[in-house]
Amino acid sequence: MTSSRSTRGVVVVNPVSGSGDHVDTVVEWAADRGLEPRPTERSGDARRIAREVAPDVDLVIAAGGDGTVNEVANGIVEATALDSTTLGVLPAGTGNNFATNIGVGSVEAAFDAIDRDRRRMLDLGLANDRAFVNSCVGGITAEASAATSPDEKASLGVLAYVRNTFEQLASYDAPPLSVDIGGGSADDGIDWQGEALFVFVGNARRFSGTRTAQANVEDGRFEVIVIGREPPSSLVGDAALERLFGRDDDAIVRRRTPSVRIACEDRSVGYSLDGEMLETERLELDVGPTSLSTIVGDPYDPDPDDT
Ligand SMILES: Nc1ncnc2c1ncn2[C@@H]1O[C@H](COP(=O)(O)OP(=O)(O)OP(=O)(O)O)[C@@H](O)[C@H]1O
Repeated sequence: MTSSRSTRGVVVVNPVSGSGDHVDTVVEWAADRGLEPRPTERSGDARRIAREVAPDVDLVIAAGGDGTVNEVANGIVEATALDSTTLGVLPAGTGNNFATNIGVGSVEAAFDAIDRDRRRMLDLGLANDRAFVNSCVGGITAEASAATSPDEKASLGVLAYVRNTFEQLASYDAPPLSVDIGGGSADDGIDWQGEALFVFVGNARRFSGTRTAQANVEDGRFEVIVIGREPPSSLVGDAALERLFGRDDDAIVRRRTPSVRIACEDRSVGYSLDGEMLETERLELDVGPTSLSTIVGDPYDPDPDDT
């Protein structure tokens, strides 16, 4: 070892994520490896702890769900430690979307991945002044996510989000959005305007296609899908959805792009960044100039389109 820095790591443990029964296992595992466990006490702690420790450690591990991972990633960004600190993920939340997308589908898989130490430089999403790793979702899905209580999540898991999305569809007041995807005047750019039911911006997460939920998270581009208020009636059934996601339509656009600008002139719109809410009239989304070093699991495929 050349320096003590390369051997030190911190595990930020969210004790209330998921079913909350991971704490003892994670703390014991961390102690066995000389990693320092740091439990959070309230919302925002994971970000603060990561910001404080990132300049001094090689590895910060988020033990929790997508919200905890998002906080730790933001802490590393705020510490300006992207070039020296790696993110690890121990999936101990409800959805664990990001962890699944990087091939660590369980706590045991994460233990194994961290021991193997396979590091990849992953794209980091920036939304105004906040970072996200998995996705930014606007519209009805974001509001359904915000309306999902911890109790519902505990009893229903991800199904709680699905149920709340359907419950809100009829009464949803779709915001009038202007969405500039990839620079409207660029060759493949488009300036979409309309009442939007859903805006999906995937970084590690893919929203279309059934082959894989993992997007290419090393290509410097988001996958963006906007679905307007009045999707055509042909949008019934999975096959029709698949077909439509492959091309543009008045009500659906899909692009891969490093930049998106979303504006709503008359109100704030709620967006879910990795499950954490952001309310804003204007949202600027960019793939960050610096990647996030991340420990990935065995099943992680850098190019899922090439299989
Ligand atoms: N000690 C704490 N007490 C209360 N809330 C906390 C504490 N530590 C973190 N939090 C908050 O807990 C919330 C939920 O955490 P997280 O998103 O990691 O888990 P989850 O919702 O179960 O999983 P997922 O997002 O993967 O579905 C986050 O908003 C986080 O800020």
